[in-house]
Amino acid sequence: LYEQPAPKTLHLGMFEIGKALGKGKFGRVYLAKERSTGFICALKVLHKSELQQGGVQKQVRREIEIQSNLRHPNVLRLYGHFHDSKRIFLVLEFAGKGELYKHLRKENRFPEWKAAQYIAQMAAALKYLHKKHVIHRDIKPENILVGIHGEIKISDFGWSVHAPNNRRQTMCGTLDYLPPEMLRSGSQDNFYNEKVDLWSLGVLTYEFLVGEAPFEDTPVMTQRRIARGDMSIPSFISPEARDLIKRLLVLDPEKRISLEEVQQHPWILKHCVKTEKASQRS
Ligand SMILES: CC(=O)N[C@H]1CCN(c2c(Cl)cnc3[nH]c(-c4cn(C)nc4C)nc23)C1
Repeated sequence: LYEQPAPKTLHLGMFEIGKALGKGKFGRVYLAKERSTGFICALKVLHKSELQQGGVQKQVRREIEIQSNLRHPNVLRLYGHFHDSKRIFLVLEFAGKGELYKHLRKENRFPEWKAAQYIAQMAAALKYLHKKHVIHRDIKPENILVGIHGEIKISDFGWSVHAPNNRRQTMCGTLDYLPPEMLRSGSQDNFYNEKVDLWSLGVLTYEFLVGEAPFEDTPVMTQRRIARGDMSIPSFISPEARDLIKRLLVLDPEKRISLEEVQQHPWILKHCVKTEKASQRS
């Protein structure tokens, strides 16, 4: 009996633009309110001219196509997009507690219970992405946001692709999170798969607990240390956390622990499963 609400065509006039939240490589992000509903969101503004210069139009199209179809509590929602003559606008979920890397830099490093909860949420999000054959390929603190309830949300799908993939791209930004198989240049058959995100999850776990990335060095040395898996884990890291890091930072992609095994790992279970009493109470 009730008319389905017509899918509204989005346009800039629908939004009241608030403060600038920050800037990505190719655009700025503003707090915004949709006038008719009062809905708060983050409006990412990309300038077509800059995208052309950067040769990243394809990447943005892919980011929109991939992120629009994702629905998971630990993946930042892309509600819609629209454009005018000069700009492309992405209507994104607003993450109330901002960028995770700022919290990490401020706290220097996270206590093991907090790092374990974050890694458990990352594993759940990656499991969801991989089930849809999406590889993120750019997991790092800078691409993770924190929601109002402290939950984390993977954002910035600009580098994500559908698996398997041997797309060649010019990397920019940090090398710290690159897995060894993406460093090996040359033959076209260097296909890589979802396992690249598991390597990055290992680097992320290390950085959450230690406060710096495991292979951090000069660009040349970083690549060499990644290719050799040359890293050391400080003694203040618990044996369980050490075990998980070593099972993720494995040179051979096929020998890396699976996401299911990450979720069942003693270090995760120790910090993430409510005790029997607590669950009876809640
Ligand atoms: C690459 C990129 O877009 N990075 C950031 C900029 C802000 N942006 C946000 C996006 Cl895309 C979504 N939600 C956000 N919330 C915040 C934020 C909240 N506080 C309290 N402080 C900030 C900052 N920022 C965002 C993503």
